[in-house]
Amino acid sequence: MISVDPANTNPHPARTLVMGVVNVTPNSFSDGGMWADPEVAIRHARDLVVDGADIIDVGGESTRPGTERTPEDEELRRVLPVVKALVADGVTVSVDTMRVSVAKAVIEAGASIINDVSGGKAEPDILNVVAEADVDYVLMHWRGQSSTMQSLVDYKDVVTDVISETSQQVDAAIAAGIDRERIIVDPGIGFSKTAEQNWQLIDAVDAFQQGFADLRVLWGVSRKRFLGELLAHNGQDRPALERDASTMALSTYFALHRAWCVRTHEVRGNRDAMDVVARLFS
Ligand SMILES: Nc1nc2ncc(COP(=O)(O)O)nc2c(=O)[nH]1
Repeated sequence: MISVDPANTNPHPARTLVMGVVNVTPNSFSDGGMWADPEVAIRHARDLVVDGADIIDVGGESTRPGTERTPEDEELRRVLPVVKALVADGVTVSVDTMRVSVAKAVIEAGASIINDVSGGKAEPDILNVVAEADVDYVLMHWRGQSSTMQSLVDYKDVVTDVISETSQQVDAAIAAGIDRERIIVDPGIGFSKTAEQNWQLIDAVDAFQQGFADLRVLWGVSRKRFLGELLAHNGQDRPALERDASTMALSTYFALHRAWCVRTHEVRGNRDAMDVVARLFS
């Protein structure tokens, strides 16, 4: 039974925003290689904006579990032309990076948000870079790099522990000088969490958002493996590119629970589904 906790009074817009994902990578888990060419990535990003994306999240390094790191010069080569073109279009650009050098360059190029899946743990100096710039900072719950993260799933209580650990990351960001209102928190679905733990966190959406009642919360579930496992058939997980309907279902759930924003590869269907739910519950 879906119930919306009336105590969930997060200061979020009545209309949950959509962050469209553009991975300029050859190996991201669901769309790896589709947008690896910067010109193709720019065209795709523009299509997502037409489809209703409020923000475009540009990524140059796959965070897929088990993936080797991308060299930072390569990451920058991938994202910079896309960031510049979208900033010139007037698009609100987020860049998915955990690196100081990339963050500096894309902020210089006009990015409005640094989306750091490591929440400042990979390269802590990134907190100082963000603090000195006038950008927002997505601080995601994270326990380790792709190569190790799936072995870091020991929690006493995943909801309590993720809230507590993320709070510690928020405290570090504030200590580095980032204004609280520029911080966006994200529970890091699929990062150092089992499928069951992902579902527990999603089920506790109100508790998580109340744990950060004055902060914006971003949810990223799009096409992730725990959805493929739920929709498995004959022992085969649903393929990543066939998980958009299940992603939309969760986007409407987050919209119902007044999330600030959802991060998704497919935009139009998610936007439509969220708008229908918002109308029903407006
Ligand atoms: N803030 C945030 N950033 C992320 N970046 C990458 C991925 C996983 O890879 P993808 O780019 O293919 O979705 N997931 C997240 C997420 O859940 N939250």
